[in-house]
Amino acid sequence: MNAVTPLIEVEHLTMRFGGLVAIDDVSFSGRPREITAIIGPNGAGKTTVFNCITGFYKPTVGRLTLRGDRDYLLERMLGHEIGQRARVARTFQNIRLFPAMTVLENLLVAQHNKLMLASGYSVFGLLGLPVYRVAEEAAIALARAWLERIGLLADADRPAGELPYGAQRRLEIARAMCTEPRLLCLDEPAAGLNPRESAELNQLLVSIRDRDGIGVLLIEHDMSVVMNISNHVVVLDYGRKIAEGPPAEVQRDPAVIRAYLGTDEEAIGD
Ligand SMILES: Nc1ncnc2c1ncn2[C@@H]1O[C@H](COP(=O)(O)OP(=O)(O)OP(=O)(O)O)[C@@H](O)[C@H]1O
Repeated sequence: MNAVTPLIEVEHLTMRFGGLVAIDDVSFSGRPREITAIIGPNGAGKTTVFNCITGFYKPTVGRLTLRGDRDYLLERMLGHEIGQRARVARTFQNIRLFPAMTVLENLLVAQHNKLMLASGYSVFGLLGLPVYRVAEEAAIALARAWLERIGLLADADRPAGELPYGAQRRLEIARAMCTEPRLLCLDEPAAGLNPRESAELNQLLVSIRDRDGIGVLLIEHDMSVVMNISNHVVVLDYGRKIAEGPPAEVQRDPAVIRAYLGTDEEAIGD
């Protein structure tokens, strides 16, 4: 890697659960406007890395620096501060939309903090003052712009739970983007998608990188996604980093091939 300042820097991250070392002295960085994939066999520690970055777990050891308007030391911050101040957004392996709310409402809930601020924590909102109405209109405009981008504008008023699975996955990513993050962390966004949906996901992630200029950290088992769209790949195995580099290089790395052998060698093919 050359001298571009990283967006997220993970240094000597270690996470222990009792006697189990889930992450063992892992360091890597993700650059701005790039997609950095974290791959590895089941149980390698990928989700644990995300849980440390987003404040779900407090690392046993290590420094996690997010560079924005200033440096945010994530390991010292609470989960809600990491979302609101450092502006790190994430999605989860399992879909976590509000299924009974409409598609549009799901994107408005994501902007709750911004709206609460504009509402003066309800006073301006209750009085219907312009400052709140302007913020509300901007939130709706942002939500509608995202629905258009993910091809769901016509479904704005449908309950989110009625959408096909692939559309729900895209809506989750749009919801995370409505928080206007600096770093977007996606945990297996392609899980359960058919090849057409997976190709649509690739397009969406590339546009988030290239058009919105957002840095993405991506955990993914689907190698067609990883190899096609990532700029940099970090490989974990049993909590350790065993390789990192451009996708084509990592794919040929003997240590990576060994880690995947016994599961399915094809898993790292293209
Ligand atoms: N809260 C926890 N308590 C105890 N052990 C945990 C906890 N969270 C994760 N682990 C363990 O840490 C290890 C790494 O798990 P992790 O979920 O990070 O792997 P992963 O690479 O994301 O796996 P997968 O691809 O299956 O999602 C596993 O052995 C897991 O059982």
